[in-house]
Amino acid sequence: MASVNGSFASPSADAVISPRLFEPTGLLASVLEDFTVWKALLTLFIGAVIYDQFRYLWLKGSIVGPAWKLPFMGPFLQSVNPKFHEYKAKWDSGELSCVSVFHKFVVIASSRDMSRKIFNSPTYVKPCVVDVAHKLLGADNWVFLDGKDHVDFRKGLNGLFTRQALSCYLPRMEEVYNEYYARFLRISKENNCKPTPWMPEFRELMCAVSCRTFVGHYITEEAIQKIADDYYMITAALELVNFPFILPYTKAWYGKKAADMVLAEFAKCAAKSKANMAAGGEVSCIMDAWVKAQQDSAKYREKLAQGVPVDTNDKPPQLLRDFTDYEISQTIFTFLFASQDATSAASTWLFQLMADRPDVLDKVREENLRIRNGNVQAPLTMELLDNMTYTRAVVKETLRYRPPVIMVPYLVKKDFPISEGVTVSKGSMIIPSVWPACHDEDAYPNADSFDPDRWISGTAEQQTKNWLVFGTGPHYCLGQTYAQLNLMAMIGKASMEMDWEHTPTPESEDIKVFATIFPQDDCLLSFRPRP
Ligand code: HEM
Repeated sequence: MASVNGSFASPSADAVISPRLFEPTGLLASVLEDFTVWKALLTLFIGAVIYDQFRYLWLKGSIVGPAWKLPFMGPFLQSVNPKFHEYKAKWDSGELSCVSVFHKFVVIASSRDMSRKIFNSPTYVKPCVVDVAHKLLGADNWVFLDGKDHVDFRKGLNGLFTRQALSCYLPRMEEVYNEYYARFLRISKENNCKPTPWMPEFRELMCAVSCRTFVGHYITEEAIQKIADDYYMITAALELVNFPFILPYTKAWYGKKAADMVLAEFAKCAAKSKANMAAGGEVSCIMDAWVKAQQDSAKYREKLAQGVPVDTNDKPPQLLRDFTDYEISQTIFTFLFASQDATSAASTWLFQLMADRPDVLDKVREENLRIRNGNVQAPLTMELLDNMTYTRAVVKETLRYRPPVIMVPYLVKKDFPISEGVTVSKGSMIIPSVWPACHDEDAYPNADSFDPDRWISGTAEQQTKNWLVFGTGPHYCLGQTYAQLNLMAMIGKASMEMDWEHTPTPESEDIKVFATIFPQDDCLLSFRPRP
């Protein structure tokens, strides 16, 4: 009896005996026997690591890059705090090199020709800025348009940067220089001319110049100050890789708050500009010029609709639709966004270089006094700027020697056969570089020396293929003429009104990457009025 079930219970009700529908045997049986949740997770993890490595190697193909990637994150920590020498090492490693950060496969082009090819291949690539930019600028912002939509929108903005338009903005720019140079002198005097880091001051100055040029006097001094103070948070939010959503109290969160504040301020300006232009006011800033172009287009369309005969000369060069205050604000914000870091970098290097090269500063000063017939107070005009041959060479050489934007991220939207044997896969990030083209010994002999004369008596002006400071192709910088005129006006005026001294440190020539590039020590300066 002992061998039979003596409990009168059904065998399947006995907890010890369970029915086995599938009974594995052999190796599978031994694997499954001690399979636990932890083991399952570990297996999944190892599978994911292997997939991540293989995916990286497959995307990498023959492109120069590390033989393997740190699982998942890759060199994420390096991308949070990028170092210039690390970029340089990448450029030196090959004309195409790669890294993979989390899910993003990134290809960096170093040579001039590869970089140009990317800039000029809109069928395969589009600018991708950084992920968080969509959240800061609004996903429907014009800068994210592609192809024909982008070209059409941009055509409507070209008129804001013509010579004639730019001359209307000069008085606003000059006002800001007057105000800030007085402030520079005051700060230095209060400090007993002790050298202090001036990079933050240049950032504020550029922010104020931009705000006054873009939205004139529709914005208050206090609002400009707040934008200048908070803009740091927008730049700090522009990391290469962010979380897919904005977590409270992170850099992206602070950046978004600052961006919303700027958008709200500019929207208020748009409403005021519309009222002023409708009442026949003078164009005095970029926003006015755009609002007026919209209102002129509306009038023209109205006449056509009413059957009123119109002269072909009355047709606006570009027929625009009406934009809402918010849309206008969004567009003007893209100008601030595009200009702030680049012009801050350029102005910091320009002041540092001028102080380090008194021979160059003397020539700038001499030219500026001469073209104004010795009148330091002569107002800034287009004619004056046209005559600043040497000052212009100094600005161009500064931009070549220290190009503010060293790389421009693009997104591959369709498998991109970039060279024989290399096709960069759709979804990858591809980055044309500006720095190497600007430091190419063939184009600019002694490329690592600062030599403005190369733009006057040398061949620099003919190296148009290497001049990638403002990009090239359909997305080339919309503000490039304005940016250069602004820098010329800035340094010309400073040279006549102030003396400044740079205190070099071992880090003055080292490059810090903060969206654009700055001297590592933030440029220690002190200012004195000129006798
Ligand atoms: C020294 C100052 C500046 C530098 C070095 C600079 C450089 C650049 C570069 C490299 C690009 C990307 C071009 C490309 O992808 O081909 C760009 C785009 C752009 N820049 Fe600038 N920029 C400067 C100042 C400005 C200013 C002052 C403005 C506005 C007033 C501006 C407005 C823009 C805009 C709107 C774009 C995007 C154009 C598009 O996608 O169609 N930039 N800039």
